[in-house]
Amino acid sequence: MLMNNSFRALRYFRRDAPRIAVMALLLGASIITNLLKPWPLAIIVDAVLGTKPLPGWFGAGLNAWPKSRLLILLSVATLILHLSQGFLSAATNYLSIKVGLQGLRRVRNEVFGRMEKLSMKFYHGSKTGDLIYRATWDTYSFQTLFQQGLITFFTALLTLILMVVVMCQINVSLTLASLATAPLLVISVKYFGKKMRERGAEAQQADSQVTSFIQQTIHALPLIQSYTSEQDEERKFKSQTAEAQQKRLSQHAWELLYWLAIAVAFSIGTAAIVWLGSVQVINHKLTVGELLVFTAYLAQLYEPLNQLSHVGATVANASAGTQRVFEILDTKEEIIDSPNARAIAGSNSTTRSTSPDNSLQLTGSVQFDHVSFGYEKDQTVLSDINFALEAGQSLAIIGPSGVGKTTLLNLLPRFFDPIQGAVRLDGVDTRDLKLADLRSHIAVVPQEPILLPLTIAENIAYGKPGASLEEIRDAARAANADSFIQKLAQGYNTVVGEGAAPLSVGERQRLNLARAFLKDAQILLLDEPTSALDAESEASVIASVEQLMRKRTTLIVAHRLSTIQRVDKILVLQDGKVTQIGTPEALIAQQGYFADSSRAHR
Ligand SMILES: Nc1ncnc2c1ncn2[C@@H]1O[C@H](COP(=O)(O)OP(=O)(O)OP(=O)(O)O)[C@@H](O)[C@H]1O
Repeated sequence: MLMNNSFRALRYFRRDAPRIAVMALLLGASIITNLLKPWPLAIIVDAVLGTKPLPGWFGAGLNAWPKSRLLILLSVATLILHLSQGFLSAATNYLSIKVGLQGLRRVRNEVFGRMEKLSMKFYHGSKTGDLIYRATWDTYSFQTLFQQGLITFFTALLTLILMVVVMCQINVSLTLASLATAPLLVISVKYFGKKMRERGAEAQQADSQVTSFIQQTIHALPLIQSYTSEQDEERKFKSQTAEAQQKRLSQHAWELLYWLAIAVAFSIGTAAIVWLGSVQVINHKLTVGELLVFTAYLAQLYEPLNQLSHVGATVANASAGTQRVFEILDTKEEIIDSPNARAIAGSNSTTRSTSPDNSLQLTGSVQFDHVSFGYEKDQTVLSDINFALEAGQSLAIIGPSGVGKTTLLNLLPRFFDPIQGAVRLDGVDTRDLKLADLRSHIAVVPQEPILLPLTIAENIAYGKPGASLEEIRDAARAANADSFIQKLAQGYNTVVGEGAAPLSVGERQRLNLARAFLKDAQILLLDEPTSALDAESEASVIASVEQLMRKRTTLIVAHRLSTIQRVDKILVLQDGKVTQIGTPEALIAQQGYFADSSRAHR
């Protein structure tokens, strides 16, 4: 599983293969220059300051050079090696970060695209905070896997191998002595690394609780202030920050112990090499310059060893993150086009379609044919719903709170599909129509008004991009919104949303209505569209709604009977079933929910 996830995650970097190849070349060059770095000093010590001949590969001619000239040459070599290693390492890091970020961008885009397509059912079962975390933070594991997993692993491995090869060339026994402390290092990295990770996870959890607490408090501030419970909340918050502090401190303490353990292993190693190496120098088995190279390598040997011991844990952690992202990417889209889905004439897809002959000329009649539905397997919300509406007719759905009125509306644009039965448009099962076409012929005014962080004009024109300002204003006038929009300093250019223009629920509701008016779809779904409006605004909006309803098939959920005086039919939903259906006049004459609630409202 771990490896599968890792390999699958690395596929997001395949498109950068040419850049990765360049990076590999630069990386190789960087490692080699790094290995060469201590050599000029070693030669200076042995052949310039000391009396040893220059190494054979220098050529006989250079042995005749005055020492001062050799010193300049070797100093320049030191400069070039240090500079080129610095530049090569910077270039490699830049490329590695760039490719890492490209992968991160790709996976984030894919996650967003998938999240947009998943059904409302999925979101009901998932916590929004968790999904946001997965889309923004867990996606970083892809970058981690590439940079700290793949690249670090190969860099460390290659550095280690080359270093050991060069060290063996100089002195095998001293090389073995240098590596003797490696197990100590690996054990301490494993032990302390585990502790660090555990404490790190606890600290992260505590921090995320602090964040949630702040978020919840801001949300519940009106409640907290009205009950004057600020002190209580502050006390709870202080205990949470204290816990977060304690957890972070514990993580840092383990981190310090970890570095201490590495320092101990390094000190033992260095002391052993200084002693053993010096003995070898005294016995003429090693030159002073070579001993210097050894100690320089030893200081660097721990870095790749350290990285290699970490790589497993890094990959495991990142792989857990990618797993959480793949869970979103692998969630099956429940609502999709059937293979032979029919287009609807006049939709965007039909204009693009090559064979529009099969397309449906929608008039707008709606049939619910023995429809049953539940969000969970063993729970039925709607049971055997049966009714038909002719094109242009209007239907009001009434019933107690939580009975399933919104659910019934949501079946038409296929936010969900029925478990049994079928929802039909002009006699065609909605599952056999192209989803985009179906939705483009339906305008929805949801119960909770939804506005995006765009201007008011853009919000109204969301269903009809490119609409003229005059069209937008007409729609706003019909929704009784024009007058309040005009009063805003920026008018139709006012940006709404968090931190922007504060709008009342009633004003938001009117903007949602204006959006539906402008979309001018054949089927109109209104879910308590005027619940937050005062009597005067409601009367004027209802007049517009009624005008709009005249030409369109409309399903309207309403609590207030004033909203539904002029509908063609009323459907009463009780316990998930249709208990009454008929004209308002017929229902008022019958005993039942409608007559009872009409009396109660009078
Ligand atoms: N996405 C969902 N996932 C799971 N259950 C849901 C979902 N949406 C609604 N429900 C449940 O289905 C039932 C019907 O809800 P629905 O919103 O359709 O009722 P309603 O009649 O419109 O209520 P109200 O009049 O209060 O708006 C309720 O018990 C609700 O908790």
